[in-house]
Amino acid sequence: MPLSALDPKKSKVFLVGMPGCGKSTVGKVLAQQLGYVFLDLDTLVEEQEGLTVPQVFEQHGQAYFREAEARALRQAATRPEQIVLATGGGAPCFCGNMDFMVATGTTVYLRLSPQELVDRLTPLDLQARPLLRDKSPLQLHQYLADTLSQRELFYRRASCGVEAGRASISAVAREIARYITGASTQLSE
Ligand SMILES: Nc1ncnc2c1ncn2[C@@H]1O[C@H](COP(=O)(O)OP(=O)(O)O)[C@@H](O)[C@H]1O
Ligand SMILES: O=C(O)C1=C[C@@H](OP(=O)(O)O)[C@@H](O)[C@H](O)C1
Ligand SMILES: [Mg+2]
Repeated sequence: MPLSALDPKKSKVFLVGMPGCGKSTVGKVLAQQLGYVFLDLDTLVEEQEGLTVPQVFEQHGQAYFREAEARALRQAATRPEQIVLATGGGAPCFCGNMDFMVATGTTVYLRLSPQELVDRLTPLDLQARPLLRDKSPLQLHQYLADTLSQRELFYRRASCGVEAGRASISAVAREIARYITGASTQLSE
């Protein structure tokens, strides 16, 4: 029996969390493990707008990006397939997106501390993220700590959370897959 027949909300999995927590990387592996289609919200925005994420920020500004992101999210959720969707770090905090995801599917929060994020993000990772680039390590830590304290209110509304700072990519994906398939009822608190 397909999972969606057991619980339709398990057929739409939304990964949320700070930039660098592993939503895109873990999401791809998780989708393979579950046999779901993988979607990355940043990629969907890029396809929709015909621009890269940094270009959308540069040419149109953040407010425009947030509207484009909300449109792409709702569009993706209409797809009939079972999906794992990696959101962008800010997506849950704008345009009622967290309400929408909680109502539509299963939301999973990948938790990392600001220091774990700083240690993990490579120069290439930083360059691809307009809100993180051009910051010194100290400024980056401060920005991530401030932003996490504003965003956590949204992230904590997720159906479940997983500690994603020390486990490998495949181990994080496996833990989430066990929750989605019902093999475990709760993830790490
Ligand atoms: N569990 C993990 N262990 C080690 N490195 C990871 C893990 N998850 C992600 N990464 C690395 O962290 C960086 C950010 O991952 P990414 O999936 O792009 O994050 P997000 O989409 O949440 O911003 C990438 O360099 C990725 O390879
Ligand atoms: O934190 C944010 O506001 C953003 C995170 C990015 O996605 P990742 O979380 O995949 O880095 C991307 O959507 C954009 O650069 C804005
Ligand atoms: Mg990503």
